[in-house]
Amino acid sequence: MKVLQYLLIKPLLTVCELIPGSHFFVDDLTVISQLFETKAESLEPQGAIAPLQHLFSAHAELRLALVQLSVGASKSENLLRAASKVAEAAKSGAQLVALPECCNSPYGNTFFPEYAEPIPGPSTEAFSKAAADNCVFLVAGSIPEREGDKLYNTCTVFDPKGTLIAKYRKSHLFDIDVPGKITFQESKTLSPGNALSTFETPFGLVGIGICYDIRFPEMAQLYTRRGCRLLLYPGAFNMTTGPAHWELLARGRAVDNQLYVATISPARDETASYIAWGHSTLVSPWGEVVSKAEHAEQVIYADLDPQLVEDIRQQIPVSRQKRTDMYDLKDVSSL
Ligand SMILES: NC(=O)CC(=O)C(=O)O
Repeated sequence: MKVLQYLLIKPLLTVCELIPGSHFFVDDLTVISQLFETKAESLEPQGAIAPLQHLFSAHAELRLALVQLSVGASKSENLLRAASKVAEAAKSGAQLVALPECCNSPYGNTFFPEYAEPIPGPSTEAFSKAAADNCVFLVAGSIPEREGDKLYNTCTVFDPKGTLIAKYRKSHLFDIDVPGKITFQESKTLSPGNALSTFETPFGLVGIGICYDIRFPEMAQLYTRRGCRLLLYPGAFNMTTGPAHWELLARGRAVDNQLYVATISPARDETASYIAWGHSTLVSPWGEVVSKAEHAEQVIYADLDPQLVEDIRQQIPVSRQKRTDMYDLKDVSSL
């Protein structure tokens, strides 16, 4: 596979990059190239056709479900509830289902150490089963992860066979101090991750950030450069930052990068020590809110069209107009 990639795809990429107007072809080839890179090693012989199927349906539409889950004190109940919502979404035709930040645990520094577990562990086993039982891609929000003496806020992604295909650790920790409103310091208990994470779907490449990460446009831009058409941000904004910034940031990232952006919140619990804003949202590459929840538990749906991403990128070709002679962004994140 690697040999095929280098013989066929890399030279094409190089040639196309020199031809004005071939930008979108280059994007497609980049995705195909990444597909070879990421999938080649893990393929069983009988699965060798799988990347080619993705290749032929590289522009397939995708039905996305955002699960604004009620999360309580019982980890096992949270996991059961999440699994039942994944099943509900799959029955409604969803191919990719996304859960919120901290979907197996309440959000807060007192909870992270108590609920943390290794990956793989009981929670990711439950996610894997939910993905396989319902034959969907599952972006399992995030859970507190324990590795050695460190804790992380970690998102795991499973393919429709239940295989773990991506893992992302929140890399910008939520340390803020808004006097009289909210003070929070995730870094009291959590360590940051150091790597971006993407996964391939028939719709195209998807990138993951967690909550506070959405405030960093550079990260979204790097994902765009890697070929993403959708960014998913499981996130628990609160009653101060939520009304002010939640939708604005999602729309900003979508317009900046001309891709779909989804934010997935836990449902609001007025009795919790940290009250989530809710309002899980899907924004189009044009910056329009396509679908939005209120604050209660709810599953919202949207049909994503990869052609819309390509059309908007062609109509307003900002990625080709960047003045990299004036400014540039360097991807130094570890892979
Ligand atoms: N949980 C968070 O990271 C919250 C956040 O990012 C915010 O700005 O609010």
